[in-house]
Amino acid sequence: MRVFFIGFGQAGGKLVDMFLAQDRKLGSASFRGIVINTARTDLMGIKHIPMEDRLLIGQTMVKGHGVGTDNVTGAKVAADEIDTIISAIDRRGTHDVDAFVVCAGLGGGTGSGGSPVLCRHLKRIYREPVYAVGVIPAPEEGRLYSLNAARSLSTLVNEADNVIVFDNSAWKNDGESVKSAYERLNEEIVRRFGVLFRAGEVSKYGVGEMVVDSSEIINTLRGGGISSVGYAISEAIPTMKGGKPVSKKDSGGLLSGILGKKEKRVEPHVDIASGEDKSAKIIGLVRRAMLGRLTLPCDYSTAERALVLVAGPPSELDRKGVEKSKSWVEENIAGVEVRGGDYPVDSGYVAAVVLLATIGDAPRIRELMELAKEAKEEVVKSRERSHTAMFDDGGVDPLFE
Ligand SMILES: Nc1nc2c(ncn2[C@@H]2O[C@H](COP(=O)(O)OP(=O)(O)OP(=O)(O)O)[C@@H](O)[C@H]2O)c(=O)[nH]1
Repeated sequence: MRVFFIGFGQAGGKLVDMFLAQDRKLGSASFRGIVINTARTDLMGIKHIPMEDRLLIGQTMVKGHGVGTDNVTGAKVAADEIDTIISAIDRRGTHDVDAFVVCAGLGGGTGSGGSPVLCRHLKRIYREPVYAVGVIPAPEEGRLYSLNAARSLSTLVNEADNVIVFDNSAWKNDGESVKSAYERLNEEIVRRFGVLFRAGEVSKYGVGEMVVDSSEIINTLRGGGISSVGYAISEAIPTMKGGKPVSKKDSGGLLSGILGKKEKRVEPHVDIASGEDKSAKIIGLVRRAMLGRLTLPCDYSTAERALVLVAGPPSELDRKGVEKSKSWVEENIAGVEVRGGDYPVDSGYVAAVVLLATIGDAPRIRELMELAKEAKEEVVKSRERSHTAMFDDGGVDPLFE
């Protein structure tokens, strides 16, 4: 799938920077994109995107200093400068893209306010679907972040064709601060969505036996609402030659570096790669992807649609395994539409991605809405507690009215 990424705000910008760096590393041209911010320093921190694709907006209003976690201002700036934003996107080339993906941290100001505005305009102008990848804040980041994210997310679900959510709190380790985990969290995001959005693109091995093309991803996401992604990885069985394993070259690409040092979750090796073994391994991987940690923890049984994607060296891909996995996913979600296929890549690993689309229930989203409601009530109360009340009880006249 050819994707046009727009990174809005600091988190969104960093993510798109990583998506494009991954694409370049793979020598692929599936991804292109621009980044937008109201803060000049955040744009300077971007590493892989050329200066002409970094857009500073809101200079008259905030003078390049950011909107300071105020997403109403973020939305206003985006609306005021929407023509400049669309021109920057057009300049980068949109004629051959399959979808737009707007990435943003929903708890801040610029991306939180700007991304729903941008999605609305992209949908009006282009025929291609517009998706959002929205990062929701951990409760410990404070109620203002939750309030921002709740407002942004409830607007985004009406403006984007689908919002794929990543929950910072589900992914940071105990005792770790969200900030110190950013880099690791971003790698997790880019890895999952990199495999998913790349499905169907021609690799060195051609296309898969059961190719997932962009229309299958688009149809899976067609129901709108929010979605979540699961992922699992396993080492590929080494090819045997003269009774000895031939070390498999990992291209340093899509699936490499996936096993974090601390969480090696490699399945035991099976020496003989029979059809049954391959099939069982794929089913096991898909189950782990769906039952393991999702980008947004949710009740998978409430998903309306799903897409199963198995990526790995061609010797590991197995039609029967993918078919059986699809049936298993279908038995476990609310809807009956489960699409799937394989994606051959040059790697020593096999990965399964499960996209759970249009989810009916996610406790974290309910918690976010609850926190936001409390924060809103607090704002109203503090407005009522006027800070000038102590001067109001008469006696002293102001200098002038
Ligand atoms: N996963 C992840 N989350 C991030 C990252 N940077 C910021 N966030 C989260 O995104 C939210 C804040 O959004 P930012 O993108 O920093 O804010 P912004 O859109 O630039 O808006 P302002 O700074 O208010 O102008 C918070 O919930 C942060 O925890 C990152 O690199 N990775």
